[in-house]
Amino acid sequence: MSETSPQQGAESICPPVDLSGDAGWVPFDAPSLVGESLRFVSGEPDGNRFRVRYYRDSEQHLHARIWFGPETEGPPGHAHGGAVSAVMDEALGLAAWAAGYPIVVGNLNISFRTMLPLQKVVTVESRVVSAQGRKVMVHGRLFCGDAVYAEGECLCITLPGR
Ligand SMILES: CCCCCCCCCCCCCC(=O)SCCNC(=O)CCNC(=O)[C@H](O)C(C)(C)COP(=O)(O)OP(=O)(O)OC[C@H]1O[C@@H](n2cnc3c(N)ncnc32)[C@H](O)[C@@H]1OP(=O)(O)O
Repeated sequence: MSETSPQQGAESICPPVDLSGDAGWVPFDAPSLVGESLRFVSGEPDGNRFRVRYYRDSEQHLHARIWFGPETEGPPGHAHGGAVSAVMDEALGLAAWAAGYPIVVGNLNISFRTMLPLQKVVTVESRVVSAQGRKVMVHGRLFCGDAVYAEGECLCITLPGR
């Protein structure tokens, strides 16, 4: 008969990471705007999946500082494309909300430019580039220094009555 140690299978939690913003960025409280529903990406701020903090700059553009933990793995040692897409979906959709548009994402086009190593802190920057009728277009990129890991174009559709 095999014995199971209480430690077996237990995940060790990765050490804290620095998600502080750039000079002039102000922390952005997403739940106070959209509620507590964004748990898929933002729900475990000390866990081993994503760790995220949102900021706005002096021009009110939304930025996310994000750590991709070991549980986002796709290709060995690198982030899963779905993990990158989930982050872009949340960050670019939230950028539209932060700009005053109550939306859901209708279409999201991601280009994966370079494989993203795990346990790296990266930034998503975003811009609302147009708003016509119910269509709000947001562009963004996920990068660290000169390395661009992904670029996204996000068509958001405003929700009637909100
Ligand atoms: C309810 C939740 C609230 C709280 C949210 C919390 C925070 C969220 C924070 C964000 C982070 C999380 C983000 C997430 O994860 S959001 C979650 C993922 N997204 C969804 O689940 C959205 C599912 N889709 C829908 O609900 C509907 O299809 C929507 C609402 C998008 C449109 O259906 P609706 O019946 O209302 O509108 P319409 O069909 O008359 O279209 C209107 C116009 O839009 C154009 N169009 C539409 N779709 C597309 C498309 N794919 N490509 C190109 N164009 C498109 C269409 O041609 C038309 O244009 P025009 O003919 O007028 O020129």
